[in-house]
Formats: sequence, C-alpha cells, structure tokens
Amino acid sequence: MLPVQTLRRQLIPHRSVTLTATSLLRRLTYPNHNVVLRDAYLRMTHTAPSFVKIVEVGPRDGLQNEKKVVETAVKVELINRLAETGLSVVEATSFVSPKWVPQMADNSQVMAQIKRLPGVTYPVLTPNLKGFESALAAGATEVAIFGAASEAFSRRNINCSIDESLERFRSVMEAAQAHDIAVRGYVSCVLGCPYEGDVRPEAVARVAKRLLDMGCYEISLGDTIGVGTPESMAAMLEEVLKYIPARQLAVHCHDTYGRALVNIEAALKYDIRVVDSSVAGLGGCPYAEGATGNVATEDVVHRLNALGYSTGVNLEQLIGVGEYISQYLARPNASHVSPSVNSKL
Ligand SMILES: CC(C)(COP(=O)([O-])OP(=O)([O-])OC[C@H]1O[C@@H](n2cnc3c(N)ncnc32)[C@H](O)[C@@H]1OP(=O)([O-])[O-])[C@@H](O)C(=O)NCCC(=O)NCCSC(=O)C[C@@](C)(O)CC(=O)[O-]
Repeated sequence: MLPVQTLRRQLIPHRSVTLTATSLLRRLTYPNHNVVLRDAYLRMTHTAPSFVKIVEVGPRDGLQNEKKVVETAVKVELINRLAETGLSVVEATSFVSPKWVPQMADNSQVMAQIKRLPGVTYPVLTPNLKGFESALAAGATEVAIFGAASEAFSRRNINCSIDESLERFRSVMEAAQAHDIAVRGYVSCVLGCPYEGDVRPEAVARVAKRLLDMGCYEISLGDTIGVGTPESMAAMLEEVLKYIPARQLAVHCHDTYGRALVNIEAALKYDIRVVDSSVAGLGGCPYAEGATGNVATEDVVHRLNALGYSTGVNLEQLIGVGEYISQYLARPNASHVSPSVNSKL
C-alpha cells in the first residue's frame, strides 16, 4: 500500500488528484476492501478542497435525447475532444435497451473506437446484468447504475419499482466486483419528479444509502427536471449527509429553470466537490418530458474559476468542443458563457 505521504504528494497538483483517484477507484468499489487505503484516499481528496471534479455526461445524458441520429464517428470525436480538455471523467454511452433509447444503440462501437487517454475514465450506464455484460465485453472499466427516489419515475425510466431496481443492481454490483470494475450510483428526481411532484429528502437518502451500502464509490444526486432551488438542495443534502459523507456525493443539475448554477453553489457550501455537467448544455432525459439538458460544462467551469476553484479543464478548448457539437446538431449552444467569453479568453 502507498504511504500516506506519497498519496498526498500525488494529489498536488489537481491533475494528480484525478490520476490517483482513478487508480484507486477499483478498491473503493468494495466497501470493506482495503479500508485503510480507501480512508486515506478520502482524507486526501478532502484536503484539496478547492478542486472540483467535473463528470462530463454530454455524450451519454446529452445525446440520449437527441432526435437526430448522431453518427458514431461524431460521438467518438466528441468524447475524444472532451477528454483532451483536461476532464478526468467522460461518461461515454449507456448499455440500455435500444428499443427504449435508440440513440445509444451503437454503445459497443463507441467504446471500441474512442481513444482512451491515461488518467481519464469513460463510465457507461448499465441498468441490469445484461447491460453490464455487454459493457464489460465492450471494454468498460467503470459503470453506473441508476435508480430514482420516485416510484413513478423508476417505472417509466427502467420499468420496475425502486426496490426491484435495487435488486437488479445487486447482481450488477456482484458482477462488477468479480471483474474489478468501479461502480457509480445515480439517484434521479432528488428535488422533484415529473410524475409525482415533490420528493421527500428521506426518500432520496434511503435510495442513496442503499446504493452506497451496495458498494458504489460515489452517489450522484440528480435534479432530473431542474426544479430545485438552493433551499430545496440544502434541505435534501442535509438529510443525505446524515448517511453519506460529502466526499462521496456528486450533484447532477438540469438547467430547466436556469437555476442549476445557484443550486451547484448551494451544494459547494456543503463540501460537495463533484459536479456532473454536459458540454453545450446538451440533453435531457427521454423519460422526463420537457426537462432540458444538464447545466453546461462551460458555465460550470467558468463559474468555478471565478469562485477560486480549480477543475483542471481548459475552458477555451472546452468552448471549442461545445461549438463543434452544437454546429453538428444544428442547435443553439445552451452554454451562457460560450459566445460571450470566447473572444476574451
Ligand atoms: C432497464 C430496461 C432494459 C428494462 O426494460 P424491460 O423491457 O423491462 O426489460 P426486460 O428485461 O423485460 O427485457 C426486454 C427486452 O429488452 C432487452 N434488454 C434488457 N436489458 C437490456 C440491456 N441492458 N441492453 C439491451 N437490451 C436489453 C431484453 O433482451 C429483451 O429483448 P427482447 O427479448 O424483447 O428482444 C429498459 O427500461 C431500459 O433500457 N431503460 C433505459 C432507460 C434510460 O436509458 N433512461 C435514460 C438514462 S437515466 C437518466 O438519464 C437520468 C440520469 C442518470 O442522467 C440522472 C438524472 O438526470 O436524474
């Protein structure tokens, strides 16, 4: 095992945080495996409080909802360009039913064709064992399971109740552990559901804790339809933080009402240091009608820079990637900073 001093040295500068984190993720998948090393890692990341890890979800969360069929070559180009901006996590695709989400049907081809940069992880979504097995065969080294805090959303999104989904995830988790694959957990509808309305913080905490106890190394809390406010974000986090430390939580904010950035800032006050976002604000969930895309990665990086956080991401390059995909999709770039700061960088 690496001595703590070596780990600490490797965590500075921030780029090393992500490299070290990546190399340790496999061990973190196991709740009781090498507890000393896991705790050392968690202490280390916590001692770099000004670093925020961005989880880029555009190629998956963003493109899953596009009406236009996006060519595999464009997805591959998008992922490769994103990884070159300094992002350490680029969610690449999902291994879900092609009948449910046709846009992700080329998942194996995408995984086969991307360039895999050292220090960058390319997680994929796997709702069940079938998805996990396909992801494994395609060379995935990290997967994500995705549950919901709302029964109705769970049924619409993955065709089963919350408890049934947790049972399905258990078999994914066991297979992942057997293959040394890191697993991230998502909880959708943490601040509201398109079918049920308000969602109680206790319901969010229950699912999040179940995913953590199963062995997920990090839980991403999704405001799927962007209805959250800084106040509801705070109330939800106060409940979840009773069970899960901030360093194992991420926020995933859609920007439907333009509040994603203020909600992220509210989460930063609770020491959350992992933020999901989507280049050019791509996306939405196919099972959450009317919800717009995630907060744009460009806007998150720009705001975090202004607040004195580091992300390791080259904003100028990232803006170029946002322009590339927006032009390809022939849709307006939803990032607020792209057109205005582009010329000033
Ligand atoms: C979960 C299922 C598969 C259940 O779907 P189901 O119909 O209940 O599944 P099933 O087990 O009854 O199988 C039916 C058919 O699907 C096939 N099948 C079964 N599993 C797979 C698989 N993994 N890959 C490929 N095929 C699969 C299976 O082989 C069978 O094929 P058939 O015999 O009819 O030819 C389906 O509901 C599904 O694919 N849902 C995906 C929904 C989705 O991708 N939603 C978007 C992602 S979540 C999200 O965006 C939110 C998030 C994460 O970003 C956070 C936030 O914002 O809140």
